[in-house]
Amino acid sequence: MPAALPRIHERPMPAIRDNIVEVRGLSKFYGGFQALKEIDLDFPEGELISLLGPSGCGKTTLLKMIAGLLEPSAGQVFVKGKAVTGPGPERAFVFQDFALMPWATVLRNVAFGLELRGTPKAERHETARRYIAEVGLAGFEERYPHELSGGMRQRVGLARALAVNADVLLMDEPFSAVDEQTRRKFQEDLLHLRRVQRKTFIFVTHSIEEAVYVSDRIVLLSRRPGRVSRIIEPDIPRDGTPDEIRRDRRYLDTVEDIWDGLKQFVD
Ligand SMILES: Nc1ncnc2c1ncn2[C@@H]1O[C@H](COP(=O)(O)OP(=O)(O)OP(=O)(O)O)[C@@H](O)[C@H]1O
Repeated sequence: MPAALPRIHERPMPAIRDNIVEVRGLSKFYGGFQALKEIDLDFPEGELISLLGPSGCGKTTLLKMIAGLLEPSAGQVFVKGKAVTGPGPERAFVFQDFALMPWATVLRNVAFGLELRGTPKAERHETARRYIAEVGLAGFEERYPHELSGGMRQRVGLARALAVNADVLLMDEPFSAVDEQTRRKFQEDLLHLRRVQRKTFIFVTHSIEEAVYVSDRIVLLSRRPGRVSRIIEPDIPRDGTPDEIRRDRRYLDTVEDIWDGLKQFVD
């Protein structure tokens, strides 16, 4: 009998993905109060990862420590293998209120990160215009923040983060300040950007539905001190229309499953 052929080609090899951010043994105390306890997490490059958990479990604290805006009490964050000691050009933080400069035009706001880096004006404006168009705001370059809707301001904040060409975008509840319609549109934009730009997105949300809809993986944190309770990789279809996806059994089951897990933290 002929020897059996090696079976190594029968299954596709798993993609080898590098972790762009690694969190090791991270704890945070505010005075005597422990907000986070011994967090270990991997964030693979090019994925969209959401941080979900009960109010006050330390989601923003974790995001800020990854951003280098807040110092851990113990443990470390590594970005591309290097220990984080502060903010760096490979990470961009999109604040909840988008932190736009009210006296500056959309163009200047989007180009601001590049201005801080000393990029020449013509070059930074060209880059800013490209990202303004990418987030659907072409034609609004000379407007001021007060002339824009909440959803549009949100896009300016995102364009600014994209313009500095950071590999990792850290977003603190990017969808919280807008109506449901704008929120859904923005979720589509985010999925599009992830496909086109291959950035890594780490974002905080309060919405289970939103997390399941946009994420490659969801980190569920437990109540204080926040610890990693579960990591979920939603197995939902990505090729249907948004409505079809939201009606899909796997989507609904994943939402239900996470809600079951979170219920224990609700008083
Ligand atoms: N600067 C600070 N000083 C003292 N305590 C703080 C500080 N920042 C946050 N905390 C506390 O640490 C805990 C975690 O806060 P954090 O904002 O990270 O939680 P969160 O999960 O993002 O909350 P939420 O979902 O309500 O936005 C909370 O109990 C909060 O009150």
